[in-house]
Amino acid sequence: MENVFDYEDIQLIPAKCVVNSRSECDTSVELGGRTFKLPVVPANMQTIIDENIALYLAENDYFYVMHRFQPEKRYNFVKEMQERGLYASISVGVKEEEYGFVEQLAADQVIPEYITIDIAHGHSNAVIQMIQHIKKYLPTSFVIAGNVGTPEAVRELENAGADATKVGIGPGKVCITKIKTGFGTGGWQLAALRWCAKAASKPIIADGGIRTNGDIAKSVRFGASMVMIGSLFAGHEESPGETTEIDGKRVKEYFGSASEFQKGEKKNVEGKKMFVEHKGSLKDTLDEMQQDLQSSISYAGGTKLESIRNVDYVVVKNSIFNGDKVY
Ligand SMILES: NC(=O)C1=CN([C@@H]2O[C@H](COP(=O)(O)OP(=O)(O)OC[C@H]3O[C@@H](n4cnc5c(N)ncnc54)[C@H](OP(=O)(O)O)[C@@H]3O)[C@@H](O)[C@H]2O)C=CC1
Ligand SMILES: Nc1nc2c(ncn2[C@@H]2O[C@H](COP(=O)(O)O)[C@@H](O)[C@H]2O)c(=O)[nH]1
Repeated sequence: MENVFDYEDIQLIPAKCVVNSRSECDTSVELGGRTFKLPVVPANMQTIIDENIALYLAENDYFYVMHRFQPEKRYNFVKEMQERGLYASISVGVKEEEYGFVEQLAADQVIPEYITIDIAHGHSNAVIQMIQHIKKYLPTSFVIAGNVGTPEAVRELENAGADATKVGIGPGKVCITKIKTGFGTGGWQLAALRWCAKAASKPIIADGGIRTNGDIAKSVRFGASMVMIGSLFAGHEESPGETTEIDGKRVKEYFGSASEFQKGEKKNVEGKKMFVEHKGSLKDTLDEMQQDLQSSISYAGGTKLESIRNVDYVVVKNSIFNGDKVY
């Protein structure tokens, strides 16, 4: 792989502005036949999303993916979202019982609009078989499959029937896959996204490694239709994680889906737990993301998200922050 880089190594190059106000820039994106306000989705992790946040996001035209760590709640979750006239977006794994769950949804005609197959190493027969199973029983559900980190994987999952693929093995803030296994896209996630996007014929969701709002625009530039984010969404008033105080500061827990805290045992642990500063309301963060992305579109010289896809860029190896922090 030539040209390896990550988010912090890239700066996008401005083009002539065509708007009089950033508010004229449209950040909306289409995925699976619906239009969402932002190309951003909170990670399907237990300290990032719960039923209340899913409801808020769906009601306000944001994309969401409910996590799969309370499997017994998923059936009613789908029904309740749809009874409110909202779309349902859930996650599944690949273990035996998940096959039965998909069949039960089909038998009862409780059909989620979106299903994400959420496992660590998505380039596998297990995922291919699950894609085919969902497409057989729930052909109208939009299937997102992952996670992967190579063009071969994207092609294979698309060929198996996936409607979108999710790219990112190990770039996450609470991920320790890269350290424990030596594998992944950690440290070159943006280059991996570009590599995968070149092979993709369907939407790609960039997953993990987003540390600033500018990284959302960079993801779009390098081929993402949607960006999945954990750490920037952790620590909100509404976030499900436990709130505590460390050194007089209010903090909230954020743990990996493959951490000991999630699994309840120390087996195949590839995630850790951290505490993030309490951040206030989720709405404020979403509004700020939208404003920053509108600004990105204006710097791209357009009025729509797609204008970011064509901008030039430079590689400025490890230098853009110069020791600066956002706050
Ligand atoms: N994006 C990322 O970089 C990563 C994300 N995660 C997240 O952690 C959660 C748990 O993931 P996961 O452990 O896959 O889910 P599960 O614990 O549900 O495992 C899914 C199945 O895949 C098997 N499996 C898991 N990893 C591998 C592997 N490397 N090779 C072969 N088989 C494997 C498991 O068996 P067995 O356990 O017996 O091997 C199990 O049968 C998910 O939410 C996932 O997204 C985890 C790691 C990396
Ligand atoms: N290797 C692991 N990756 C994990 C784990 N739990 C979640 N994740 C991935 O991280 C992203 C979020 O990344 P962030 O940089 O925005 O915080 C999430 O969507 C998963 O793909 C884990 O335990 N191990």
